[in-house]
Amino acid sequence: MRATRRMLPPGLPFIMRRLAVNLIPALVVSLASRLLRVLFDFQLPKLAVLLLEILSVPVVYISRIQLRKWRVRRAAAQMGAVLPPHWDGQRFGNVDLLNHFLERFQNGYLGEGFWDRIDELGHLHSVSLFWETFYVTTDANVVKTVLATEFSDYEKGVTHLRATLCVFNADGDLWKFHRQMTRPYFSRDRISHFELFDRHSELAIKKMKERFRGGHAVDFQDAISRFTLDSATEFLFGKCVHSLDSDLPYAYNDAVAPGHGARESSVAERFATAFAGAQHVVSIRSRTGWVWHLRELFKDDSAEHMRVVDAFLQPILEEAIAKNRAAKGQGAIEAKEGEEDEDETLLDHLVKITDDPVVLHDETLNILIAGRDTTAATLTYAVYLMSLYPEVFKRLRAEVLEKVGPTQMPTFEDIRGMKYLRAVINETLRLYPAVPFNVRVANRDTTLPNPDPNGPRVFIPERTAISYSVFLMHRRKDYWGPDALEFDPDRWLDERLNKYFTANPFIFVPFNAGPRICLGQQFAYNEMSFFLIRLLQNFSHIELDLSAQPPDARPPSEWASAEGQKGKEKIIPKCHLTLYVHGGLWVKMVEAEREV
Ligand code: HEM
Repeated sequence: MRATRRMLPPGLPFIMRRLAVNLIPALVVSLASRLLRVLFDFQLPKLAVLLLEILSVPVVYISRIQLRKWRVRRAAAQMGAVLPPHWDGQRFGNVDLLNHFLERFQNGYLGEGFWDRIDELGHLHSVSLFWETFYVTTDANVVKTVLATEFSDYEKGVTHLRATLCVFNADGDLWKFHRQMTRPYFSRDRISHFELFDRHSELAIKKMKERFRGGHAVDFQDAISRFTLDSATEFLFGKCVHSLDSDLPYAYNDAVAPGHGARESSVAERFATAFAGAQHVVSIRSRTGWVWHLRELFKDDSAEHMRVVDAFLQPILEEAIAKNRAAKGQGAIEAKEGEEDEDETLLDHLVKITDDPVVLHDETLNILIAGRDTTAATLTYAVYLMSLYPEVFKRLRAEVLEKVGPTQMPTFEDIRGMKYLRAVINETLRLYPAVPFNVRVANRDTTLPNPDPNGPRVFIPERTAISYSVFLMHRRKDYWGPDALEFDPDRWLDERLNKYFTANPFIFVPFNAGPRICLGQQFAYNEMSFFLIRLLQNFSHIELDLSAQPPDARPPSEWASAEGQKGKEKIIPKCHLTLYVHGGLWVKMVEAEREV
């Protein structure tokens, strides 16, 4: 069984298609000159034909662009709408903007690049790269329209992303099929998840303690990513990759580090690296418009990463299918279908519905991508923020000890009653949403609300991508008040909650909204709450070890003068599809004294 898709590098067919289309004018010129000769015995000089052939390509190309512009202006006028303000560059094809976006993506603060001219051009404007226009927004009303109220007019639609990573980008019937297949599994809380979280969090905390006892710093991001990988693989497949069994890495400056660095990486580590690599490739693609095809003309940058990911997935899927077939053969499956099986994994649930290897591959990978790095990122940033704000750590720890106690295993009811814990998680998701940037594509000519409530609606042509930034929306002062850039969990508990969030819920969409809202939201809150409770039961103090931070992973000094969280950064926030800390989050923690 193989869930293999394309063999050709993704850039090649795309460029060949474009070439074929763009060479049509030259072919027409050549044909016309022949016809003139055959029908009218009129012979154009060869040099003139050649010149016409060459010139016809850019002339037709430019004419098509102008024609599209004219068509867009006319369609907008017919709908009584306007076009948004436009950001134009200085160079051919706006190559200067492309370079600026890529440079900011590599070296800038999150959100810099694409979003640099929001103050000037407004919260909905357009940019063109090589004559392809896309819209950029940080307006909650626009986001609400795209994700919820006019959901059917937009798709994820980014076929070049789909080329890599299964159906996370599926649309239409394929998306509906996958969602319907998976949703029942998330419909209720399963007790077994808590047992699973408990086993893996215990091991993660034990590993960290061993390191702290030796006086070493721990990369919390790495440790928590192992926790979420082990939890997710067990939850999905019933088979844990045991990434927590391998040694945690040492800091670059740790005396133990050199020998340690020489060890061979485990299957789980290779899987995790490949998984991150594939997502990085996709994020570069999404930032370079159609131009990424040129970069991948002869090589699919994601292929090697996906080979490693697939090598991990295939045997698990094969085994599950075989097990299901054997059970069916024995007539056991019918008896099980209607029953609520508390221990059933997601894969057990899926193989009852289909044994198509491609569908199973896509669905499980989809959920692994959706669920693993998002929760790891949120927990990493929660710990980062608690290190920066010890008073928050102290208050949360007091709630943990009061509501759960120093050693007891947390329950649903405990978590439900912990208001400050929920406030800390929400405030983390506000300032550092795990999916900070996202995109949709209009599937027909339509209009968007104007960010100016008195302005006319804004036209968006069919096939135009609209990038929206949850990250920047979550930091808007006009949405969250003058202290929007500050970390303050109390905003979820005091009068600010009704004033800002309850009055306009679309200003906070870390899990998206509308029909495609995150399926794992409740699972994620449970998992993150559970881990944080266990962490705070075990440690009474957390601090960053900035000396362990790799030198190239320290924030540039000019950030220090910035307002709010940017000015306080001790790490560099980065994102591919999901957020992470560049170079890891190196921390030290003090063990809590246990009352026996
Ligand atoms: C803090 C944790 C999480 C955050 C911030 C988060 C955020 C998101 C976001 C923003 C999307 C929408 C993506 C898009 O359509 O463009 C999404 C979709 C999704 N998430 Fe989550 N997620 C989290 C955890 C999880 C977990 C733990 C699971 C599963 C175990 C999960 C399963 C899914 C699935 C299946 C989808 C696709 C839904 C669809 O397309 O219909 N998520 N998530």
